[in-house]
Amino acid sequence: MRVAIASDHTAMELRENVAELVRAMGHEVVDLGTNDPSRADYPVYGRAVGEAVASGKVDRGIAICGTGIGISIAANKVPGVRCVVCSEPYSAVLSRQHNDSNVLAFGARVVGDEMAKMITREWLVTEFEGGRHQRRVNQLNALDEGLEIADQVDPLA
Ligand SMILES: O=C[C@H](O)[C@H](O)[C@H](O)COP(=O)(O)O
Repeated sequence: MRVAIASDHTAMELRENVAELVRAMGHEVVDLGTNDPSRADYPVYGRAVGEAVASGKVDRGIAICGTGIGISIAANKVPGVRCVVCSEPYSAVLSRQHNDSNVLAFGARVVGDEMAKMITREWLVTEFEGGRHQRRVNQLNALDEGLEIADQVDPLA
């Protein structure tokens, strides 16, 4: 897979360590910065990762800021992006299986190096389960398009 990775100034070292892991897993890494260790605005980098994924230029994205929160909010503003903030691997795995997450975010001030790498590893190897989850992802996509959605669960099924 091609994996875009970006961070603000809080996570430059962690970003490189995570990128190294992603490469070691056999994926191509597209590094979108920042390269400014003083100050960088996370919305710029969240949007960059989101757009790379939504445009199909990369398959997945990884976005890191101090908490993972700001950069994930920015990524999720790009239609088609399902970005999740994870501080442990369980949520990362379930976000793939149930939500088909396409961008992973975490906080450099929240998780350590090893936890970040474990989260990333599990997230990259876990497949989307489809089935009933596909219907819900379709609803998320409809929300991106400003469409109405309703509960489609058949009580007799
Ligand atoms: O959600 C936002 C991120 O955690 C930022 O990394 C954080 O706000 C940056 O803070 P500062 O400019 O104080 O380093």
